[in-house]
Amino acid sequence: MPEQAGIITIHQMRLHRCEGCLAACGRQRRATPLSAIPRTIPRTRVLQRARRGPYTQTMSKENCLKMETPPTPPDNEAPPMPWFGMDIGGTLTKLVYFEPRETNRRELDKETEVLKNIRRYLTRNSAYGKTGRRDVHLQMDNVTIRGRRGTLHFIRFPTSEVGAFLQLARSKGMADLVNTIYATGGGAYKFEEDFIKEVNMRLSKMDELDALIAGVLFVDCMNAQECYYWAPPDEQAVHTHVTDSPPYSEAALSLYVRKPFDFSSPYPFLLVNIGSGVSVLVVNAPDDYYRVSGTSLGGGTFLGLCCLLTGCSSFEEAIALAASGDNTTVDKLVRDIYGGDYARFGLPGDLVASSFGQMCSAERRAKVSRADLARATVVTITNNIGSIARLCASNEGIERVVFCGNFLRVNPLSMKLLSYAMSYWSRGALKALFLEHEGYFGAVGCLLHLDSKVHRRKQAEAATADR
Ligand SMILES: Nc1ncnc2c1ncn2[C@@H]1O[C@H](COP(=O)(O)OP(=O)(O)O)[C@@H](O)[C@H]1O
Ligand SMILES: CC(C)(COP(=O)(O)O)[C@@H](O)C(=O)NCCC(=O)O
Repeated sequence: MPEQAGIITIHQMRLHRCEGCLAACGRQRRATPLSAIPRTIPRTRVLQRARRGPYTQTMSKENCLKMETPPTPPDNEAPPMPWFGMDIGGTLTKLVYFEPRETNRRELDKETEVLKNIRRYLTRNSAYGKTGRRDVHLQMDNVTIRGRRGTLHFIRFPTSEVGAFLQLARSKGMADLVNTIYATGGGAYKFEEDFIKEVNMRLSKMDELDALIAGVLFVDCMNAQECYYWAPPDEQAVHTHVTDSPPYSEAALSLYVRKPFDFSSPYPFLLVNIGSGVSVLVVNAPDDYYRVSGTSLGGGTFLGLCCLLTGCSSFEEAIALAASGDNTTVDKLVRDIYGGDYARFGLPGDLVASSFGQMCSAERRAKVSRADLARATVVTITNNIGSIARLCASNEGIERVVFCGNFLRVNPLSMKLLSYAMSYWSRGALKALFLEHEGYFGAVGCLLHLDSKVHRRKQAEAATADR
């Protein structure tokens, strides 16, 4: 996969002038060498993890010890149900709802028809109106928050529909029960007044990157199968580019298999959140991280360009088109320029030299299919994110690169391309990791706010102020 330094945005980084020139530049010039990561987890450990129920707690893990989620007895000062965490992002709003497993006597006495109706409405449907969806396959049972056991439900709708959500909240009587929602994402600021005006709900705001990290660590700790990677059939062949078919072809990528990854000793890791735009974070500990880079070429760019180029009207349609396309009719490959490999600098002929480079020819434009354009768009955006992530990781001396965000939803093509890119360009030193709950971590992090010291401190402050 080619480096595309021309369109990357790197902050606070020492850039190597000749990134990608693996053969010519020699050791001193290359990105910081990384020690080999332990690529094989002991088999027994993998099996132990796999045998556990999908969402059983693994409280002994390092992450969990550092988080505030011990299985404490139910606490009477907890906020009244229902409990939500909300992430109002640039494209999608994510709502995580905690459904308690048991309702205590105090709550039973107080439980209103409204509360029961809300629970039934949220948990018995998987579609809400035209655009709201519950990701039933992501549901997490047996989760403990603030001493309460229950189920997490994962719901999303387009942020453009926040108005419709507020109307629904009003019609379901939610506004009478909930006066504060824990919210993150840019929309928590942008729509704050609408929440007050429309449904008289206050938004208790949490920073989106704080929430993201808290959510990742919590969900990984609760779900033994959360973290995984895509393994090529022959890892050695990937590092040396000795494959039978071009790395971007469906034939080559279809051989990748999903495998669990033990993320119990995660630090340090690079977290690459691919939402509308992209944020890259270096995470050293649960409360020690910084944003090292970002790019405006993210999931929103992919969808926007795809709609423009192919006339498609949804993310799902764009991804389905891309799955059946061939980017080599759109992109200019190294062999289109060299007639073969550019061996001196280690660039195989079938790597993309110039994304969309063939589209300056009217003749080629006339022949290209919508599917090819969609695939070239995915490959372009993914390669660029892969390049930025790799540069950040090597600059920071980090081996594990965790990708999340809804751009990866139903998008194995990008995950496999990122896996290939990380591995190939680092000669196997970098590992691309993925998380099952892709875009929901910010909302989960917000929900955990209920559980945090910050929340208790805020409550205490509010009580003092009232006196
Ligand atoms: N159903 C969908 N509708 C729109 N975009 C989607 C959908 N599913 C996945 N996506 C992708 O996810 C991106 C948004 O990711 P997300 O992590 O939710 O970010 P944000 O918080 O910025 O909304 C979109 O730009 C698009 O690429
Ligand atoms: C501004 C954002 C943090 C908003 O998050 P998002 O809704 O995209 O998940 C993100 O879009 C971003 O980091 N954009 C890239 C900005 C840049 O570094 O160029």
